[in-house]
Amino acid sequence: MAIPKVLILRGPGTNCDHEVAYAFERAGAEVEKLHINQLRQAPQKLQNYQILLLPGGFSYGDDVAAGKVLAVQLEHFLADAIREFRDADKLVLGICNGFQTILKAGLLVPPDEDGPLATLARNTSGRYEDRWVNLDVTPGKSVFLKGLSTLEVPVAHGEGNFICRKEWILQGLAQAGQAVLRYAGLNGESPVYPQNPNGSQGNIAGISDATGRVLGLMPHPERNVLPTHHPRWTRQGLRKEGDGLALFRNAVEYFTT
Ligand SMILES: NC(=O)CC[C@H](N)C(=O)O
Repeated sequence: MAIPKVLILRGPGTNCDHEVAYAFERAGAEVEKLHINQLRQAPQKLQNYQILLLPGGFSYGDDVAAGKVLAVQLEHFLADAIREFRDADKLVLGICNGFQTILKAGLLVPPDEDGPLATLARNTSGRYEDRWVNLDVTPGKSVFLKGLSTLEVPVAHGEGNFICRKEWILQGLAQAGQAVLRYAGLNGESPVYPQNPNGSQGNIAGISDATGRVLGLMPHPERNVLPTHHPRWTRQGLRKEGDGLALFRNAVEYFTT
């Protein structure tokens, strides 16, 4: 199939759209950006793309809760278009504020009759966490994470604390292969703060939907795509590319190979 087209869906307060566009272009995709209001006016435009990307930032100033206002818009104005998009075997990626948005819109873990099964709350440190983290990857069915076992990428957020309504919900997600990204400690030990920067239950950094075609994660893979993005590249030596690029390339290859 031809080169996939990525739609970067912006809103007021989005601030990582240029970086993700760069990452996806480097991975070989074609990228376009639309503001949420443009898509609300013409929801059928979504079907022109193969990958929907919700980037990081502070959509609607993180009012109410981070990602919540944009999530409500997706649910109320674009639910049919997004359902059609997903049913057409396409991909959805939410990074940081985009993860907060797609989780709260029910695109990763659908709610049950008692409401949402999981959310992203304030970091237990009580502060914004801006640092590099190590991730353990369990790809399961995730298209984006195919072939990956670890990732070193930065986080930058105040509300990344993944919590499930009940303990068994996370066990269920893990059994279903949806607990795909976890913060890692050094040498295989379980992570402590700040290795787990936000207090997430089960050290969860990202989750997949049940199909493997929707991924949400708090860390920013687009901030580690070039060899020089790593803060210690002068000491450790230049690598071929940053760890995060593989995630974008996997998404492109889903349509090209
Ligand atoms: N980098 C981002 O996307 C920020 C995420 C979000 N606004 C938070 O602080 O939790």
